[in-house]
Amino acid sequence: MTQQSIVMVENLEYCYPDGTRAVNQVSLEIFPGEFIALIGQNGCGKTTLSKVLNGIFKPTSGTVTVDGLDTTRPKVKKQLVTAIGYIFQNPDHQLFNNNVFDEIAYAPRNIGCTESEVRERVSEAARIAGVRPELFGEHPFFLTKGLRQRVAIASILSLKPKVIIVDEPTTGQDYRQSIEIMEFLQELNRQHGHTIIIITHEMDIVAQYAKRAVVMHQGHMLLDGTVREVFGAREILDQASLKPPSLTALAQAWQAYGIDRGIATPEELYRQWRRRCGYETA
Ligand SMILES: Nc1ncnc2c1ncn2[C@@H]1O[C@H](COP(=O)(O)OP(=O)(O)OP(=O)(O)O)[C@@H](O)[C@H]1O
Repeated sequence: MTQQSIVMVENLEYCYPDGTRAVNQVSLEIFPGEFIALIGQNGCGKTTLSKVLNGIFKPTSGTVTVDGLDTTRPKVKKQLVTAIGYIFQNPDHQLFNNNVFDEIAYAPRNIGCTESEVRERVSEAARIAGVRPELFGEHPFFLTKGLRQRVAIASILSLKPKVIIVDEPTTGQDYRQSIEIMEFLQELNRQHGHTIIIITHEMDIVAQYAKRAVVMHQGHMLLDGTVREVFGAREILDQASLKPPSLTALAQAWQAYGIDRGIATPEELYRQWRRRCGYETA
């Protein structure tokens, strides 16, 4: 039996009012439970594409279906917010309530949940996102950036969207915070079954966490494949002005020794060297 996609994009085109064609002839199918990275140079159309997926922008032409909902149809907005959520790069673009509880409760109230359901959703979303109940009365702007990001995530999780788009999850974070947020997204993906789409410039993050990568260039989709396939496609990465992670570049330098050019993680490289040296057979 073939699996039903959760996001289906067909011949999508998006033009801004000034005529800039930011997304051009993009077709894409995403399946439940995937962890995908949208990658490409600044201005290649990643954010625009994700805003169209999320229904913030309507396609100029083509179609976008999310969890069976045609995003171009009027009156789907309420259902769409429970199908797909968008977490902004800067949490401060998302937070506007006077306390953490109201922030996380805002969206469930907006879709008409009863107050007891709102409380339930807030406590569950806060627990998953690591926002302690002691913070519920605090003003979001007095929290650290890491905590504000968690509140922003909780305010999306309270809608229980099947697909979550996270714009630049690690930008402006130090190494420890980046790992923390990525591990958290991985947990949402693996333990809670959310389909995750990240937009990122950090190829090491893609190598470590994503399973599939979509390369964009000047509004077009240049390549869609497993992270290994994408990192192995040096010419396409060059065209998109992307550099593979240093580990992949190292593996490519060792291609003459039988090392695969798409290596994305230290574990894969270690296994290939062991095989190459005859310690492993399969
Ligand atoms: N409001 C707007 N009006 C007109 N053009 C816009 C607008 N927003 C973005 N663009 C243009 O659309 C194109 C795609 O921009 P977009 O922000 O989607 O790219 P991106 O890949 O997300 O870039 P970044 O990595 O810098 O966030 C760019 O040429 C950009 O200048």
